[in-house]
Amino acid sequence: MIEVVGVTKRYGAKTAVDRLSFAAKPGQVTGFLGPNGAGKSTTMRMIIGLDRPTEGTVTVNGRRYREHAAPLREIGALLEARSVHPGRSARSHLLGLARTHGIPRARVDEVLELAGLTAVAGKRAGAFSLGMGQRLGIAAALLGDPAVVMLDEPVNGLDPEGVLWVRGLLAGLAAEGRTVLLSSHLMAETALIADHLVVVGKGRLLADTTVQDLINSAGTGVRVGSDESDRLRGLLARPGVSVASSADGELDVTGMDAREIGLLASAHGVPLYQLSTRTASLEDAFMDLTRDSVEYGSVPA
Ligand SMILES: Nc1ncnc2c1ncn2[C@@H]1O[C@H](COP(=O)(O)OP(=O)(O)OP(=O)(O)O)[C@@H](O)[C@H]1O
Repeated sequence: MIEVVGVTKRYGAKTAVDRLSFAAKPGQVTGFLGPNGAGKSTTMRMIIGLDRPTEGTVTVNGRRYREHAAPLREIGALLEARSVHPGRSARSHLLGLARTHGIPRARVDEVLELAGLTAVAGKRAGAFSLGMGQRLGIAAALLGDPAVVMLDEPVNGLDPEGVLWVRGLLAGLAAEGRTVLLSSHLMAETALIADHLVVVGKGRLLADTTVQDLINSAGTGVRVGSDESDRLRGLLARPGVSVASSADGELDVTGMDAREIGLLASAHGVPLYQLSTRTASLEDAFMDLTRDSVEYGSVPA
């Protein structure tokens, strides 16, 4: 279990994390989402004691990171900037880590196998592709057989087979009852892996929810096209129904489903050329949620 309680992190005048609270629970994959600069990496650094909160507390399995006697056995982490000596082989890198924690040699071979790196275990890590480097980072995170696994952008640089491998691996870790936290700025990708979502923007909590609830909260609507849209608009003017015009003159209706609208139009002889239910995609839901907290948004054309 990871618990972040009332955490603020300031760097001089910059507030990177702002009164943030959430928990990542055992048996679940929790997706930690937010646009660039939202404070995800800062929060993850505080979870593993690389940074101290200005205010608030962060605990892993009930204790601060530095209070654990063998932290690698409590939480395994892959952070983006993790460095591996380029001249060392994957195996010697992992053996070095294992030695500092009294982890048996056999476990190094196990995680090499798990990460699909056995065949290249003797190669210099400096010659690794980005994807192989990610696999090595994940292998290192799993070395101590930790109850909590935290990965910053784990699918970054992985090919489709690698992405599937990460998905399966994380689902398996959660099914074993472990706590899994992964960060991303890709909502759709995260929704395929995560059970629960924590969304942040400008350091603040924007949502702490399940994937399904987030889609539902973004709402669904019906797009209706008619050459007699003014008449249709009049017919739709009733309590609980809202009608907006789309850029190309069609109507976006909420509060009535497609069938009800079709029957109403038909009963009044209003011809329709389009009637379609629009389910907000996850990316739409994410954009809606984070619109006001994107630091470096692109200017619309
Ligand atoms: N050491 C630091 N000194 C000053 N500002 C910092 C420092 N570390 C992070 N920040 C600022 O804090 C904010 C949050 O950064 P952070 O890297 O945690 O965001 P992020 O959500 O991980 O973003 P990304 O998705 O781009 O990795 C940013 O505005 C960043 O510039």
